[in-house]
Amino acid sequence: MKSATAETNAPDLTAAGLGLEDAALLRDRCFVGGHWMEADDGRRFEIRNPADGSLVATVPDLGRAEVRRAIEAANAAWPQWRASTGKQRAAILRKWADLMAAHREDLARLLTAEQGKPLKEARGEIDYAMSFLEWFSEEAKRIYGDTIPAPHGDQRIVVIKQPIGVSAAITPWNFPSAMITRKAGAALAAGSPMVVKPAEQTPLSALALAVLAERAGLPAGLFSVVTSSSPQEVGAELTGNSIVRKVSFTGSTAVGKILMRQCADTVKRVSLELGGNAPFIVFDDADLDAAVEGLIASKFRNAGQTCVCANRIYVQSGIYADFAARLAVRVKAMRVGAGTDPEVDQGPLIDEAAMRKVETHLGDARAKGAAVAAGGSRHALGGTFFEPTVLTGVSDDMLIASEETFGPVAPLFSFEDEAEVIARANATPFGLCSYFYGRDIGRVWRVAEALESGIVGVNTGIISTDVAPFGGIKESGLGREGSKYGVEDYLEVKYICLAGLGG
Ligand SMILES: NC(=O)c1ccc[n+]([C@@H]2O[C@H](COP(=O)([O-])OP(=O)(O)OC[C@H]3O[C@@H](n4cnc5c(N)ncnc54)[C@H](O)[C@@H]3O)[C@@H](O)[C@H]2O)c1
Ligand SMILES: O=C[C@H](O)CS(=O)(=O)O
Repeated sequence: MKSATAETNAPDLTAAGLGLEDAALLRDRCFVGGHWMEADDGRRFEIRNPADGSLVATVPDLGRAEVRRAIEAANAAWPQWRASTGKQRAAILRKWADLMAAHREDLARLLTAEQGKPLKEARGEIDYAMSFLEWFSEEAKRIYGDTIPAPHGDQRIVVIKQPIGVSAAITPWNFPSAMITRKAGAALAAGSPMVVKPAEQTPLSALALAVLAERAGLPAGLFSVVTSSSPQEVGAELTGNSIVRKVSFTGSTAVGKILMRQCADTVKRVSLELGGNAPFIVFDDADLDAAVEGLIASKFRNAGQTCVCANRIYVQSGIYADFAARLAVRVKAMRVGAGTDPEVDQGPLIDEAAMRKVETHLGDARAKGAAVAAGGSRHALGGTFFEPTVLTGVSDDMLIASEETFGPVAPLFSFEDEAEVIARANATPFGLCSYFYGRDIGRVWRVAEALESGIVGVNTGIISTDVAPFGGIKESGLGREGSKYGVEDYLEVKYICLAGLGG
């Protein structure tokens, strides 16, 4: 949280104002080709704290020319990195991870200042972000090929994997650190440089990652961060420049479709981590207290602003009233406030537009018969604080059933049986994550296999980990991040036929 200096009452735009131990982590320059730079025309844009609207920092407002230089610097640095060994890449990624761990508190404070999430969640994100660098430092040493029995005696066939080349990442505001390392760790492990465009709301976490990458000894040009208030302009360069061979995007489905189209002209590889509409199903044999806690963890994490938040909660009719009552008690006890307050469970939403979307969903649901069991209004704190909310009597014709709310609202739907709830859960163009609570082992397998999503959480509300493949199906995306699968998105497969060997 920014503090105004006593004598001038101006915001304290310094690391001290944020309580940082290492002032160098608060950067107000972009990192391009290993240099910290301003925009060519000197333009800058503001970063404001969602908790109170205070000015946190200003950063350069780059355009296509600067982004083009970042791409060209990446291409110039690529040959040396491509020639490095997995072990050499591993050492630098490991060092980067260790530096993140050493600066965890500062990175968390920066993240909370620009994104708003409670510090305890921000610390968790830094750990999560660091885990991807740690994971891919290990994967860098295990990029294996194949040998294939040749069809002719004088031949030998081998398959090798080579880095795809200059890659671009466009990342969202809700996880401003982890969504970057989840991509950059995989790209660099594979031997591919990366140019990152963070969300205009939250560039400071990305710039702090660049500080630590530089300290870790990552050669200049391999990791650049370009900040801009004009994502369309920067995106046009990243998707249109033929040097860029791969674009990885995390954000809304609508923007993902735009970027996918823009990449078609130069046939770029595309990875898309897009929107969700996660069903959260509670069967009548579930541990209800565990299901309540799992729902709280999933629904209200980051004030409901995650792509894998429970968005539709289906409760079997025989336990509906009991579950709703237990949930309402827990939600009413949640504390809302600025993320720097250690007692807070839920911070602010990112902006006024997010507040309006929540209110639109609530107004539509209540007009169609839903009732408020907890919350239901803007918080008394004002600004972009919203009461954690539970709705009952929710029906499939409501906007909240078909659209991602991206806010702290838990709509409870009732259902009768397994076949019905599977059909309703799958009745969406999205397919990122699903959750359900139940203890019958036969039903657990049947439901886990029947749900149309890339990720299924069984008796848990939190599925986020570096070791497992993260990604969606249908209009929730393409490709997988993290896990042993994540590095494949940054590799090309080459088949070599050695002939004329005699024998
Ligand atoms: N699947 C995932 O892993 C995941 C993770 C986080 C967020 N999301 C989704 O993202 C959405 C919310 O995040 P958001 O509001 O930041 O999404 P967004 O799509 O508005 O923005 C994401 C990024 O894209 C950039 N962008 C926006 N329009 C662009 C354009 N025309 N060209 C190039 N870049 C452009 C933004 O500047 C930002 O960096 C939700 O739908 C959420 O589900 C998905
Ligand atoms: O919001 C999207 C993130 O990918 C969620 S998670 O932290 O990876 O689970």
